[in-house]
Amino acid sequence: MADTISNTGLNEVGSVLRDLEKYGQSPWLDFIQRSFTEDGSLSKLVEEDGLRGVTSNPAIFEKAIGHGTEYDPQIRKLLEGEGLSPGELYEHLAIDDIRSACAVLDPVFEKTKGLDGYVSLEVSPYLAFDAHGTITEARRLWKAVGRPNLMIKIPGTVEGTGAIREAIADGINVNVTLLFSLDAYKAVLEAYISGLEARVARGEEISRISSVASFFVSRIDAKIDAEIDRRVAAGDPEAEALKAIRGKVAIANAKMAYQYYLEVRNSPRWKALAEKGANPQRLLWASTGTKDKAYSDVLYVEELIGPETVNTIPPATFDAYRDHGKSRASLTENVDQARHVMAEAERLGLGLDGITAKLVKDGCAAFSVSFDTLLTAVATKREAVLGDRLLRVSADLPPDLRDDVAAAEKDWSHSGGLRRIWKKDPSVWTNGPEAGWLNWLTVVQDRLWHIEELEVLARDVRSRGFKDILLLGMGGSSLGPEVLAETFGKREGWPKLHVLDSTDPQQVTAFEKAIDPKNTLFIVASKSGGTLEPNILFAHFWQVAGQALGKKPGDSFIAITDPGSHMQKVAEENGFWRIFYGDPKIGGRYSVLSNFGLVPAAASGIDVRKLLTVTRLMVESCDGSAPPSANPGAVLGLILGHAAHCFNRDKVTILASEGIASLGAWLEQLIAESTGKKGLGLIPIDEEELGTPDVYGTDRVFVDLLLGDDVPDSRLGALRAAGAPVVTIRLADKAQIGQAFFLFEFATAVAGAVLGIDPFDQPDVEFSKLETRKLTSAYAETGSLPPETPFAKDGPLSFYADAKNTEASGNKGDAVSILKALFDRVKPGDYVGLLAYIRRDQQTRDWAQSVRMELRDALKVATAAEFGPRFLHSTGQAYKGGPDSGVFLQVTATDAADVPVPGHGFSFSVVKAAQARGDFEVLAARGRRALRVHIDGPLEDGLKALETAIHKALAGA
Ligand SMILES: O=C(CO)[C@@H](O)[C@H](O)[C@H](O)[C@H](O)COP(=O)(O)O
Ligand SMILES: O=C[C@H](O)COP(=O)(O)O
Repeated sequence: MADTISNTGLNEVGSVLRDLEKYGQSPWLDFIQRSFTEDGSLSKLVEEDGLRGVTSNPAIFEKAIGHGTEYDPQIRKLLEGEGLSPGELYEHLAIDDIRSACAVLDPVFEKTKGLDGYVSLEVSPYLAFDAHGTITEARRLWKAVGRPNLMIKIPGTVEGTGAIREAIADGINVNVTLLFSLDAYKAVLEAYISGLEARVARGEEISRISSVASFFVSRIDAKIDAEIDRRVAAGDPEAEALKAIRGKVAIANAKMAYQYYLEVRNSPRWKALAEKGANPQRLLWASTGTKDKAYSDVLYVEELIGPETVNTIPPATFDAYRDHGKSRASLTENVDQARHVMAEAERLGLGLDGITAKLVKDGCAAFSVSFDTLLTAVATKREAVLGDRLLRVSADLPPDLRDDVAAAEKDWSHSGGLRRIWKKDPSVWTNGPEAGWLNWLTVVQDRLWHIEELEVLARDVRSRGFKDILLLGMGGSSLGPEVLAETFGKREGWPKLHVLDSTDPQQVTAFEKAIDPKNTLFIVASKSGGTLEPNILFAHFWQVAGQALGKKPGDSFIAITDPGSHMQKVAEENGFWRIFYGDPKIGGRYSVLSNFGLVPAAASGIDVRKLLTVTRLMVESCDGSAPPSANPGAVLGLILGHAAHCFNRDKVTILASEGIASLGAWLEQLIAESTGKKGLGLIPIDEEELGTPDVYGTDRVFVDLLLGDDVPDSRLGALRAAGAPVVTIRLADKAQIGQAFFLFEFATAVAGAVLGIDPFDQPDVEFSKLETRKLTSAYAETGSLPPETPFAKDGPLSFYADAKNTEASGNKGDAVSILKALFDRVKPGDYVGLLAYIRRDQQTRDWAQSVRMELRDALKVATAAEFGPRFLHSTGQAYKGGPDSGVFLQVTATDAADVPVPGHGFSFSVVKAAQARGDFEVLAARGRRALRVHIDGPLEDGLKALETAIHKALAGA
């Protein structure tokens, strides 16, 4: 069957199609395409064949837009502007096509005084079973197209029927589609009439409202005939009777619908409306292309001709009818025979009710598939046009994972999972409180709407001449700003952004020394406002700044916090320069694109408008209208989720180009804190150097973050060859860091759904915070932390653990054997976490890195090198709440110098000790394999002794 209409006979005068009009039937065309409208072909049909309307559906648009290059110039043009999601892009193209066709049909509309001349646009097929969604979309599209000769197509499902009534009552022209059964048609006609009555009751005009009920024909025969053929082939005793109605049921069914139409048309109820100017809802025959080649190719036109009806004819059938169609008043012919055919179908048990019900379901599903295909094509074209303006995600997966992800994409497509995420439907996850944590989805646009606030701040900060900015915060309130500070570096003419997220007194002092408090802007960032660290860091630096300035330093302080928090109160009471608010519907680790990331970014001279505008492209790429396989966030999330859930590849190993390396620490928090709970989760492994395949188990997924033209580490090739999944994410430039933020946020939400957990809570982080509070409060009351005794001591190293872990250590009293016993407990697929509560600087980071690499190479398991207390607000969640595959060596040390916390009865050193002990207690309570080693004396000596002991333990392990 031709996809486009041929020119055959177009020049003939007096086209046969014009005969239909004589019998009261309007021929419409079941087809739309830009070139067809633009090159005059459509108007030719109007002029020469008496064409009186056009219908479109998702399958028709899929054919028009989804293939070829016809729409590419407009796609390119549209994307030059602010950017659009695949769904918005499709809608622009479709609406333009519909409007152009409306213009071609305008003269018909005028001439027939609104009887004909309509062009139909269908609501999204995804909404077929969603009454509220359908009416909302119908109203939106009606307004967006803004043409009186538009008809909005709404499926005649139970849910659609409710929406039809409302749409009619609103004054929207409706084409009811996907009607197969008489009962559904009756319900739809009732909806039309009662919609009109509602308008009359409100004293509103009804004479300009037009509606058709699209009764699908040939699909019924296709189904019934197949059943007849099956039964005849199986030797059914009623074979002859079955054969007698083959190819007749669809037409008989349509004739019955028409009889019902006539009945209602003559009812007093209708006449009352007609007197007020109501137009009857005409029956429109759809699906009128012949499917069975054994039948006439114009069967479903010739046999259904009657007054006040429409036939929307597909192109090939249109051509065929022009060529050899014969018109007669067939619709009211042999009505009794039609009734007999229907009775026979019933008697023979052909189950018409079941078949029509299935046809509705299948029809909706088929349109959804077409729409998915169309949106995938649009998304792919969009990506190609945007090119380097978007970061790229590509994946090299082993066949089993690849197949599994492909199947998951299909499942998500069927279940509409991505659209449900955007609709904030918590059933995507656990049906828990997730809906209250999803404003990160829309925060980019929201912040762009309020961009002036940030730009004013930037100008003010610059004009005040600050040299430094010191941000005090933890986890979600510090890691995002840290990535921005490290990625973009100090901007010429702007203050340098420092991020302090430690309670280590040496580190606090080091930061204090790095700034000039007289010329520093302090940003205290805490969503909850109650987190211990930012509060005590504030207390300290408030004093430092006050002493330096010789006055209350409120003017040098900014707070970023959620409205109504304790921190807001502190800021107000102390006369802070500015207070910026977070969105309480965004959790800390999802807050980087809210004020928590943007305020420090703007203050340090990062062009936040540009950052957000670039990021918005990724938000649109991950939109619910982008089907799973064409949605980068979904693809990434499904890979990570399925790798962990179905293949035990739960160690997300992050590799990154130097220019964006700091992203890893932010990712750690996002991934671990979101997914690591209920014994499940993904374990991020950051900054571990790449090795040869023999140092890895089968528990890894590698995520390679590349910047610009950076080439991937050549060792990845060998890992790929060994079957390891590798996902590559290439940022064209640093300005795309925001795209990476959003991409991973979305992917993590999807991975969380795959795991079946709530990705937005952090129960174990909260628990650790509580444990720490208990200890610091006890200290404030008693002047000391509860006493504790090491179970072994060896030189500068003392070992602590709970009873179970002490027993497992063998306790031979020496460091090497204790450590060896710990490492002996490591199994394939586990990971080892080094949790160091010491100052974090280059020297200690190098130490931790060297130790973790030795552990990785010796034990052949994933390793993490973390610093406390910062990881408590990050990976700490997964270490405690995630899978029981972690083996932890906590390192604490007696601080060489301490710093008191003003106004509190404790010091930073005490807080850090309490945090380490609280952390260990929770690990132990969760039954984790763990050991704490405490260093006395100079830190460097202790670290060296520990490294040597670890080395020896591994040599003997
Ligand atoms: O519903 C209308 C018109 O209202 C049509 O566009 C309708 O969708 C089409 O006729 C059918 O989808 C075509 O059906 P088929 O030939 O694929 O069975
Ligand atoms: O990730 C969040 C940290 O636990 C800090 O929380 P906060 O922003 O409420 O102080």
